[in-house]
Amino acid sequence: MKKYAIGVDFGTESGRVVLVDVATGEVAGTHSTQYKHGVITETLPHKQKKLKNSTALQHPQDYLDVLETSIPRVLEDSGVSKDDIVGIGIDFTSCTILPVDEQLTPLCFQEKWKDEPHAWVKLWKHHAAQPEADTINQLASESNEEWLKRYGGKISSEWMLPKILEIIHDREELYHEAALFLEAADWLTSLMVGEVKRNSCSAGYKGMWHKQEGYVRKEFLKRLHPLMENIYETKLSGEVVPIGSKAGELTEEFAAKIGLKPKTPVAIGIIDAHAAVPGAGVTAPGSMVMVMGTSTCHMLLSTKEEFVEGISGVVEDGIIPGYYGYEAGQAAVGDIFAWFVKELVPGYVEREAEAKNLSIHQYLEQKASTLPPGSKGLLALDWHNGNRTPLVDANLSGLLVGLTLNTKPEEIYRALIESTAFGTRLIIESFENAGIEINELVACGGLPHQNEMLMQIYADVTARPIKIASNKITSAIGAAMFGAVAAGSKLGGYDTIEEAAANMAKLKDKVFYPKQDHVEKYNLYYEEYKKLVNYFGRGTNNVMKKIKN
Ligand SMILES: Nc1ncnc2c1ncn2[C@@H]1O[C@H](COP(=O)(O)OP(=O)(O)O)[C@@H](O)[C@H]1O
Ligand SMILES: O=C(CO)[C@H](O)[C@H](O)COP(=O)(O)O
Repeated sequence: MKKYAIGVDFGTESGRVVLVDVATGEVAGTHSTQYKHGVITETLPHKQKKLKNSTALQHPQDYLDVLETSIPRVLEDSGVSKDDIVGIGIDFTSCTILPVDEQLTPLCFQEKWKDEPHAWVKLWKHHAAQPEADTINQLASESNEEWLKRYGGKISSEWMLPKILEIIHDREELYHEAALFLEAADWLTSLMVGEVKRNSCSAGYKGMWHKQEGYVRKEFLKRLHPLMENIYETKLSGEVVPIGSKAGELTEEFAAKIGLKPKTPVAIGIIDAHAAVPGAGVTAPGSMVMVMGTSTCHMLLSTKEEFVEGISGVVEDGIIPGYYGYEAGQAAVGDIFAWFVKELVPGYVEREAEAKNLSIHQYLEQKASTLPPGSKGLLALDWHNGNRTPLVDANLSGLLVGLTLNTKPEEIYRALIESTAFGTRLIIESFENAGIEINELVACGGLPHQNEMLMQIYADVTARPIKIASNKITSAIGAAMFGAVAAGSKLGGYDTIEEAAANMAKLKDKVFYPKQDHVEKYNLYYEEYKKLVNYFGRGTNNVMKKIKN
């Protein structure tokens, strides 16, 4: 009898449920539920009061709706019985947090708090806590906090401590009222199993937890705000459970709501990009996973904890148990190509693409593939949304050099793609400079399925082969693998994530191998790219920001 695991991927606009055959990794069904309230940026659902700038909230009911709608639908559509589901795992965008009461009910569900924005879920892209992040970074660098190095020298306004400090500053009463602040992944897992469990991935990358050293020291927290001193024993209390563990079993009540059997094993949650690593079949050092879409996350495993310039973080047990998991990133990739296509492509190109029944991307790819490496002397800096790794500077802007009166749109399109590949090579070099080896690349996300030229350019620029995940739902598949591991082999799952990935991950047959003559040409261009990086992005030269401001 076939056995299945369920993976649930909670994104920014919707949640997707995937049903995966445990033995083969075949996808037996998927179903997505759009969040009814989407991303709340202007006003709360019940109140017409303008929210403050850079606010991005969500409605927790939308997450429950995903589980209650899409799980029964996937079972019904596939004809798979709930008796054959061995386990369930969830992944979530992060850092996405909410305040709850003792019963784990979100404060925004209470009449008293429903009109208070801070009672709602703060989505990862809520950036209103930037002043708090600036304060934390300044104090941490002044007092030489060791932990800051694990986060590339700066923490983000998207993370747990800035978001909570913002609540203390804006609405202290709500801070006192909250029994706990939970990552949304942990809130759902805790509801499913009936007790509070925090996952080591979110705790480590976004909550400043370290397996050996614990959390940030109290003297530092007290300097941020006296109310923060004991925050980890109070509002952030709860066992931190390593990735790859079972969080517990579905309670009778929750199982009834989502149409599964009570006592179905539930995996501890994980962040979306991190779930994509085993989802793409990577469970050991040496292979870097690139989750490529609007932006790119670079994920890597190692046996060593090293301080790497500008990374988002390094966390022991953060991705695969037993390894240090590294996350780095480029703040814009697909978004740069989208900007070019939307804002700068002339009408004649649109008409030619339409006549050939191609999207503008496809048409430009077709034309640009015939160009030589280097796009006839064009060179770009991929900083249209700042630089995440290695410079950690959101204020930087993009650049294009080498234009002539003969420059064509497809040449610029190719140069922009090449610049993002150079950006990835710079990240690879940052890891190598810290003594961490990268032999091959595995790409997942939407982009690798949309543009073959882009993948070949990445192989040529990085001089490494690139494998591609077989579908775009790699994170959800990874979450399902963790569900299978929560079940264990006795219940028809697997005992380790390594075994689960070996059987359930699927890669495309086609591998992009570097072409030697292109590698050599790109080596020359890359040296010039680095000169631009050093000139405009490092040291005392501030010209890019001065012009921008
Ligand atoms: N053929 C293409 N070539 C290059 N980029 C593309 C192409 N088609 C879409 N894109 C870009 O891919 C991005 C979407 O990637 P996807 O992984 O689907 O989304 P997300 O990051 O939101 O999950 C957009 O920024 C879009 O500009
Ligand atoms: O911070 C992150 C990973 O650490 C992700 O960027 C965040 O979770 C949002 O991801 P997505 O745009 O794929 O939903």
